[in-house]
Amino acid sequence: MKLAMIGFGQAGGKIVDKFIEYDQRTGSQAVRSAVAVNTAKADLVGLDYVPEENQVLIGQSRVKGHGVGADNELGAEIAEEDIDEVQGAVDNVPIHDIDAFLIVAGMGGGTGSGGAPVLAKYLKRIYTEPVYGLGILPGRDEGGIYTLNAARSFQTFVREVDNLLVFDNDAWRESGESVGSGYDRINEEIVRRFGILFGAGEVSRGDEVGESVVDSSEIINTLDTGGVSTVGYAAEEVDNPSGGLLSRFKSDGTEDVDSTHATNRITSLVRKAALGRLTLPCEIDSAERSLLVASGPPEYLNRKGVEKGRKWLENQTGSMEVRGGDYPTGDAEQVAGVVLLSGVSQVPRVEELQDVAVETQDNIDEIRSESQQNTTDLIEDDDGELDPLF
Ligand SMILES: Nc1nc2c(ncn2[C@@H]2O[C@H](COP(=O)(O)OP(=O)(O)OP(=O)(O)O)[C@@H](O)[C@H]2O)c(=O)[nH]1
Repeated sequence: MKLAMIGFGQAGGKIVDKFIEYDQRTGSQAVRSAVAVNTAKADLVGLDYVPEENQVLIGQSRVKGHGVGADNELGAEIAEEDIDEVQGAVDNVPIHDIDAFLIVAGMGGGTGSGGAPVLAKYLKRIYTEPVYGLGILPGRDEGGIYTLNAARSFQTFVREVDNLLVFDNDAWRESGESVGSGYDRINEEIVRRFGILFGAGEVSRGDEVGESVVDSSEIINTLDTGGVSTVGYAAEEVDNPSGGLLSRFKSDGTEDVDSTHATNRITSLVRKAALGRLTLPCEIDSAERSLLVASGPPEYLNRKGVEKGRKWLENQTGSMEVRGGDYPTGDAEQVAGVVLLSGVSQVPRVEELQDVAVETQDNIDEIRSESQQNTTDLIEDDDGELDPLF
């Protein structure tokens, strides 16, 4: 699937940068164009792969290149005001050559949280290609204001995009990890999952062709539910099979993959992907549509495995709209299963996020009015005998 990726804010820019690196490393050709938008100059300078002419610094007259300090209302205002500057970079995107836009943003901060929904609304008005979002939820330990930002951005972003793919930082943090190295690891996890998903269907000439290759239209149809999506992933090294005979030697001495084993491996990877840790944990039977992708060296992929995986997913989700196929990757050393669950509705994490956000908002309002009163009490003398100078 050919994408124009736009990273909004620091997290968005870093993740898009990582997608480009993944594309170059794996030969996947999903990222046709990449743009990074930010209110903080330093965040743009830190990018290694997004071309400089596609890096856009907005809000210079308001925040002088220093970011919006987690004020997402200001982030949204600046995005509205400077949308023409963003359009200038989007003008470099070869629109005829892309299947969709993907806007990536951390939802807990200010720039991406406020700006990404504004950009989604704008792109949908101008272009006919679908506009998807990849929204990153903050960790629970980041505090109330980040949760409030994320909850408000989530509501708006879902409404403005054709589908919001969600990654929850909280489900992926590990104790004892520094913030920096934590994000590096988490960003790898993000890119691996979505890289396989979006890389599927981009088999170029000369690549190995699988038995039932996923086409980008199948990804688009799956995401056509709108709403919120989550992704599961599981992988296994092919040269170190867990149990059973992976391959047998043919009479000419070359190896031949045991097809029963390959089938079982794919179905078991699909199960592990769907029942393991999702990018946004949810009840999988609340998904409206789903898609599974089996990726790996073509000799380890087969139609039967994908079919069995699809049947299993139909049972688990209670939905007949389960698409599936393979994504052959010539030199990979792993077979992987990726499951996209689209239009999910039972997501306890989002409900919890909203509850904490409402609590935070009430608390902020209460403290603000209390402290206004306290400041007045402090400044004025008890009996109002003193007059200010002017
Ligand atoms: N997965 C991941 N999440 C990140 C990363 N950096 C920040 N985040 C998350 O994204 C949220 C928003 O942070 P930023 O992207 O830094 O904020 P911003 O959009 O640049 O906005 P301001 O800094 O307020 O101007 C944070 O609360 C974190 O949850 C990253 O590299 N990877």
